[in-house]
Amino acid sequence: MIHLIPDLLSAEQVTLLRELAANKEFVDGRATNAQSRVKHNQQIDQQDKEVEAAGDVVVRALFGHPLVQRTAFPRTIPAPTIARYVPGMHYGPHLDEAVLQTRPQPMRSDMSCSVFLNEPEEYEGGELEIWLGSERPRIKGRAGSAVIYPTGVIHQVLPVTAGQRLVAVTWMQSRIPSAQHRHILFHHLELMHRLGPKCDEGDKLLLESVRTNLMRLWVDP
Ligand SMILES: O=C(O)CCC(=O)C(=O)O
Ligand SMILES: [Fe+2]
Repeated sequence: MIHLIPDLLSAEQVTLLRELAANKEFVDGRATNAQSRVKHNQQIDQQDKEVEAAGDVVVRALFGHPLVQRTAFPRTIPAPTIARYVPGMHYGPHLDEAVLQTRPQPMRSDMSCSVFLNEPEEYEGGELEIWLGSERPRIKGRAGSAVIYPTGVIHQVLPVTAGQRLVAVTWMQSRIPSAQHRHILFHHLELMHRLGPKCDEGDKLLLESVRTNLMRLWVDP
């Protein structure tokens, strides 16, 4: 499932991240993917303390967002990489690593996340294209919105032909490792919300019992 989160960051938070990006030096994106033959973008050095603090804003927003909680069940979200694509840059079709070498311990990547830091009108091209069987939706979100999608799928960022594309990119390890299980829990919770007002106490207890016990079966706490 692909989820768009329209209101992840406030306008103030977007401004903070954009100002930071305007004042920091960007390096070749291959700094963290030396082997990649398809990564043609730039990113800010992640060791910088100010970048770390700004990244924390994104991480906290993701952990705190109800839609992220209901769809991704995040357990670990590392500091994002702030990436920039200027004309001519792109990130060709690829798969993200299964295991990310985060500290203090490595993490499994279950969901990928791109947070858009500028408006779609500010650049041409640069759509995030996600390959789902015969369909390849192209996503270009508003500033402050995010897209989360299963890490296991091939995806690419199409060439930027004008302007600049600025994003914060990160991953999530989920407390529910299976994408199918996450999907079922997401729909079950939606059902609970929809039926809630119409249910008597006995029905509510049964719905809760199903959710709690599916969690018990599937959770990796
Ligand atoms: O820029 C994006 O939206 C995604 C970049 C990407 O695919 C990656 O960093 O692995
Ligand atoms: Fe990627």
